Amino acid sequence: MAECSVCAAPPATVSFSRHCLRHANRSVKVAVIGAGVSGLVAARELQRENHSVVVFEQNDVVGGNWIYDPRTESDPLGLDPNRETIHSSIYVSLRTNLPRALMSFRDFPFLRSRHDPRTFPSHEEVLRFLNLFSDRFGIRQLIRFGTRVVRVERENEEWVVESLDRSSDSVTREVFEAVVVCSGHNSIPRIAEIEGIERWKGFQMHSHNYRVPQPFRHQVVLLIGYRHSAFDIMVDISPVAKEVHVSVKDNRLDVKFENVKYHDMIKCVNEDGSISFQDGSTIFADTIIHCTGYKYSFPYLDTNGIVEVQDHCVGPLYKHIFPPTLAPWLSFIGIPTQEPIFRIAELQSMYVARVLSGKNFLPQEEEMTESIQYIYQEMEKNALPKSSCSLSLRPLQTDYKHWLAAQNGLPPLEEWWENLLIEYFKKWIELPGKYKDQWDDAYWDGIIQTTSTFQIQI
Ligand SMILES: Cc1cc2nc3c(=O)[nH]c(=O)nc-3n(C[C@H](O)[C@H](O)[C@H](O)COP(=O)(O)OP(=O)(O)OC[C@H]3O[C@@H](n4cnc5c(N)ncnc54)[C@H](O)[C@@H]3O)c2cc1C
Repeated sequence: MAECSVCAAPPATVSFSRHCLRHANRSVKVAVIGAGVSGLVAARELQRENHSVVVFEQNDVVGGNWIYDPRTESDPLGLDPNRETIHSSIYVSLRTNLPRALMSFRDFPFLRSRHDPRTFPSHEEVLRFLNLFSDRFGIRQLIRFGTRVVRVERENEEWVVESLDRSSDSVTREVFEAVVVCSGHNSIPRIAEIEGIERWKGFQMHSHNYRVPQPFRHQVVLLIGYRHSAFDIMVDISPVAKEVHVSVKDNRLDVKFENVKYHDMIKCVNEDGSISFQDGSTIFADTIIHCTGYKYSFPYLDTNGIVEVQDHCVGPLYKHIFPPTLAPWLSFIGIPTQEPIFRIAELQSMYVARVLSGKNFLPQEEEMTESIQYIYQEMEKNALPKSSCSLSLRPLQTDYKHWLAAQNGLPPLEEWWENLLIEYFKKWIELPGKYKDQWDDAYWDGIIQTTSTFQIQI
């Protein structure tokens, strides 16, 4: 690859049009993979910066994880590599776990609608909102629906993207200067390791394949995990199941249901098929549901080993976005799992769009690498393993959001936004399951309306 044709900048910073970012013609040909929250907001920001954008989406509609799919996979645990995968992991009863104001975009609020005005609305309401967003900013016309990306590979300093048109079964090869990965990470089940599980004769599944409670009528069900999905499923099935047992890491729960019992972590499955827990209790169960989260997976992406997935860590990524060696031509949006992703994906997308158009400059590769090392060190100081680097932005979450806002020429995130997030975490810990219906709507709506120009009411 040659130097920049204008200023002789080193090849690593030069696109295939032979311009470095400083002298680029400012419009880059970009492939965005996925039309969920991340892909939609990436497309909007890239378009706003006048890039030439193609969004590849395997589904026929926008919304990603928020498109409810009643089908389940042929392997309910999601381990069979040959199964036909289903992208969405949502169930009929799902309501958002975040207040809707935290699922808004900066200039496109998630307003209470007449369909579902609740602070924690149903999944249908989120999908409706994403459709409104797509229409408002003309994003649909950028999307190739029914088109699955099957390979992304670097060849001669450009990206070759191979995509499968699902209706004609034909594969197309195209070249792009930049690729933005927005394919989500809530689809590939992560399973609990259980000693003696090979003796288990009952039914096992992952929450990815949970849709409705009826199949669990009169059953004894064991749920592993206790984050949002496990809690929701427990509430959903306890009215129909005979008993529900929940195995949790930290048994801090005092939410009482007549037929629900909490246990410590599983010790093993015994010879007689019973299941023992570390607290000494033992049960017989009909079904185990693993509510144990998801794996990062980018099966189509070949970076020659530059980007790797290790447990809960996708890296190395500068600011959770750019792999230093391939920056800015490869980027990832929406990677941190446990963060309010709408606003973060929006700020990340603006940053990527501005870097590609030459408005923002990335530091040198070494400096990006040092910045990544600094995050790992801060995590270690806070007893957070490097292998969880993509789970959350802790301990630098506030700095990160402010830094991103500043890169985009924006003021720091509003005070109400930060306070609402803190309140949500507090309530989720104090009142899991109940917090959605014990939320002080009037108080928080009042704070938002009086301290900002942001709207939440219809
Ligand atoms: C049960 C559950 C509850 C949740 N509740 C909340 C909540 O209350 N609030 C919240 O903010 N977040 C919640 N989340 C997180 C949720 O995933 C995010 O809100 C959001 O959907 C992430 O958007 P995304 O675009 O990154 O990924 P996705 O929504 O997963 O979208 C990825 C898109 O990429 C497409 N795609 C994937 N691979 C390919 C390919 N090879 N070629 C073409 N297209 C491809 C998919 O079809 C999909 O449309 C929840 C997640 C789960 C599982």
